[in-house]
Amino acid sequence: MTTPLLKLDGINKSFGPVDVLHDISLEVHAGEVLCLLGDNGAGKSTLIRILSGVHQPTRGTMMMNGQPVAFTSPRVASDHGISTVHQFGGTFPLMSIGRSFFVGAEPTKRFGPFEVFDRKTANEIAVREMRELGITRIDDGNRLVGGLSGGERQALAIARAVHFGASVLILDEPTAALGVKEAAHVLRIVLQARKKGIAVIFITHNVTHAMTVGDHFAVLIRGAKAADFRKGEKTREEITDLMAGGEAMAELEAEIEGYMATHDGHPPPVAAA
Ligand SMILES: Nc1ncnc2c1ncn2[C@@H]1O[C@H](COP(=O)(O)OP(=O)(O)OP(=O)(O)O)[C@@H](O)[C@H]1O
Repeated sequence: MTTPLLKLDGINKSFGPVDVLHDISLEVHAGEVLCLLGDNGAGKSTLIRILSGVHQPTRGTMMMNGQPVAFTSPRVASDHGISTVHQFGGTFPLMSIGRSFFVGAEPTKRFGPFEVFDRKTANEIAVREMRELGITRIDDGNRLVGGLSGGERQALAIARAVHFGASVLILDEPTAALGVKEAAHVLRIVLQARKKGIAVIFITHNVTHAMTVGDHFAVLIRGAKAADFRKGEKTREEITDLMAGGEAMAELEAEIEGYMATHDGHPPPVAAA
């Protein structure tokens, strides 16, 4: 087996007295999609923040390509090729596609004695990189980001990460706010990124979306890793059961059974259930 591109070993995170993550060990290889599944409050955002250098773990180690790393700031994580794309793409609605693609790293050209933003080059590169990921409807980098669909915004943010050399792409609920077609588009882009050899960490609640693109899955429940398995090792029902929905239903069933056992087999009145 090759060395994982990114490996977490026994990561714990506490905020004061509150323990949020417990002994999380995970690994992701280049050209692989790791799906991180978990219900609200499972600890996904906290883990993303640790991976992207916003928070430091309380305990545990991280390695990249077999070497220990400490992401002491978002800048350090980014210098290691970690790139995080948030649900709405994190782009700026009033900026053009080209400008938003290069924000903070604008290409320039000389205009007399001045260095000015090279809009034409920025637009060309942005449109080309989106096309590379299969977004062919956009041919004008002057268009405002605010006019793009949710899926196109995700595509723009992913294309940007790929262009600037991401080796680990963290996608935080990229399909959560999208319709079926748009989500399918984004899932296709995830597979394109994987094909380019990027290690993708795909965070989602959606088991169907995870199963469409995932090679490897981890389920977080209340800050702990409840399961870790590879594609084909579990059915959709088993995964759904593992997630909080299944857990909540099991708790409810146990409660109802407990009530019936002590009430002559009668189910609880609605308010007690
Ligand atoms: N700074 C903090 N201080 C104390 N508790 C925190 C802090 N940040 C997160 N938590 C707690 O840690 C738990 C996990 O939160 P987190 O936001 O990581 O979950 P999540 O899986 O991303 O949920 P969601 O899908 O709702 O965003 C929650 O119970 C939350 O209240």
